[in-house]
Amino acid sequence: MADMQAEAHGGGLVNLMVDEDRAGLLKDITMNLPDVNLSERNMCDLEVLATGGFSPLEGFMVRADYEAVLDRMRLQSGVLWPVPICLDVSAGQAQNLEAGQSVALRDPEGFLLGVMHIEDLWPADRQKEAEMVYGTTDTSHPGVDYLFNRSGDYYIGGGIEVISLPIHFDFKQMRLYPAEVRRAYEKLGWQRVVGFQTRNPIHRPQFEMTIKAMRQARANLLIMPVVGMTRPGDFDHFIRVRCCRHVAEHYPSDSQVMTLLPLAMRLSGPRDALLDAIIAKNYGCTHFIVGHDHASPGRNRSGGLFYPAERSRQVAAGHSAEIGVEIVPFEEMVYLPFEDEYRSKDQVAPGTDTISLSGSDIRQRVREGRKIPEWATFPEVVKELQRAYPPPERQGFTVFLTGLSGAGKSTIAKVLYSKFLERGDRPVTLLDGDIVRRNLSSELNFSKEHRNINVLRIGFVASEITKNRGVAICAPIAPYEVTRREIRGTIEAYGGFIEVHVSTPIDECEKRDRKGMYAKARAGLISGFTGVDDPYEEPSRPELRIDTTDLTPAEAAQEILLFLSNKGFI
Ligand SMILES: Nc1ncnc2c1ncn2[C@@H]1O[C@H](COP(=O)(O)OS(=O)(=O)O)[C@@H](OP(=O)(O)O)[C@H]1O
Ligand SMILES: Nc1ncnc2c1ncn2[C@@H]1O[C@H](COP(=O)(O)OP(=O)(O)O)[C@@H](O)[C@H]1O
Repeated sequence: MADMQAEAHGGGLVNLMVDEDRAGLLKDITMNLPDVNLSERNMCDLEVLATGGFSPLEGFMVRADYEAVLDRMRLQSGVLWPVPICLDVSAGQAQNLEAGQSVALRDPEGFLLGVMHIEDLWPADRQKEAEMVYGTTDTSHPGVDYLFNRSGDYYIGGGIEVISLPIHFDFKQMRLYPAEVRRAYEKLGWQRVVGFQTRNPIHRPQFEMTIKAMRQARANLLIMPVVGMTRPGDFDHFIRVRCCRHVAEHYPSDSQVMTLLPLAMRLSGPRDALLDAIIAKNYGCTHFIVGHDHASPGRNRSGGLFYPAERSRQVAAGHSAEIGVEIVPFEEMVYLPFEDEYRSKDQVAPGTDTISLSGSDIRQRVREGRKIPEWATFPEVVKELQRAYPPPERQGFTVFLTGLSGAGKSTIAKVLYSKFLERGDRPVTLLDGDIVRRNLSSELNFSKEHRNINVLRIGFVASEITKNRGVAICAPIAPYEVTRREIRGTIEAYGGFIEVHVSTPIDECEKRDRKGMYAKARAGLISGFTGVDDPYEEPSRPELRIDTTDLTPAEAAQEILLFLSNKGFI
């Protein structure tokens, strides 16, 4: 059973870790239990559940709690709870499970984490969940996208007993759980603690905001960098934690404690703000900072905000008495260049000059190798970010040539390959369609499914090369837009992605017919040939479009080299 300590949300602090004897017993019975392999998000949830960050939850939600949370933002017991914490499984897996049964919870490699006693199994109501939790069904919202495109069709709910927490090898000393953090406060003699949760490196405005909050609340500070899942495109947590560690040095001594929070953010704005305040309560905070656009999912399809920037603050403040955590709200922090100080936007007299750079602005500047002004962040942070994201001339990149067979992809790729070797400043790898099909993908055919697997493999190899600052030149047909978009996402997290649509029209490709494939396709000797009886979806926004009909290979390659030079890569 859950072991309770004092003062957490909805009761005592939950601890779902079992002792050694119970662990031994559970390990024995799991031999005969079906396995459920947890996703990255489930693993994050399990860790927070097990250590009491989600108190009073004692397992993944059952259906009645799920529905109550969607409808009323409460558990069926009446306790305030903003977002579903559910364990999702595929429809196939759900068929082999039933209520009343126990299952072994394992990490993706099969390592045993715990046991769940299933009380409920039900189909996810994606439409309703999206509308109630996120206020939208627009899949450009990362939380909604996860719900519709990555999460399983069914949920299983019930109590869990945890044998082992997910293993982390990084920043071990900085991973404190609620009970440990509370012990640290005791040791330091802290009565009042203001929590600050962040998915960004801490820059000057956030630092100033925490200092103001500490003064205002007469409290010490708990910094919780989120190291579970944050917004796609964020700096990875290694970089963020290194930055936060530097900034921690700037606080008065013994005035802050830092712990890494293994939370999978939902990015639901106001509902996330409530969840975060509840987590802070469970980590023993008396106060919690909710700043401008808290837990923001980014912009929607038309470039607007999903939630008004002040909504999170209002919702959190509206429930602060019930949670038992005082909300310290902040408007956007802006810099006053003449005064050389930071102020919350609502504290600035009309007509005063202000400037600001958001975390996203800074990220963009770093990636483009532009300067970051001194007032915006700390020199150690800039150094850390630039080390992780050197200017384009020291980043890796991928040139991804896509187009019909015979369009000229391989030929251009070969010219580029020689040119890069001639320069000799980065390792270069040529991933031509033919070479890949012979080596990496020899078992694949030309069905839609296999083409996608083939192209994703190329993308994976190219992303590893790009991550390690090399140049990857890829030249597959890659006929499907979604697949190309997926690859772009992976590679852009590490360096440059230059999509080149080699748009030579089919008549010209067919005229060239170097391998005699078009003739065979037209004669019906081969079927499913791209451009003849198989689709090619043209890239909608490639970096370059090159029709080789009236160009030499060297001229075509030159266009790409000029583009790369213009963007600072060479
Ligand atoms: N059905 C069918 N459709 C298209 N292409 C075919 C097919 N069968 C064989 N080939 C030859 O395979 C080369 C394309 O392979 P890719 O790996 O680039 O294709 S894909 O990206 O996986 O769609 C391509 O080579 P390139 O001409 O160099 O592009 C073709 O010659
Ligand atoms: N400007 C050009 N760039 C690339 N290839 C060209 C160009 N002009 C003519 N070609 C010819 O087009 C043919 C098909 O090129 P290839 O690189 O094999 O295409 P793909 O790899 O797209 O199937 C080759 O014979 C190549 O010499």
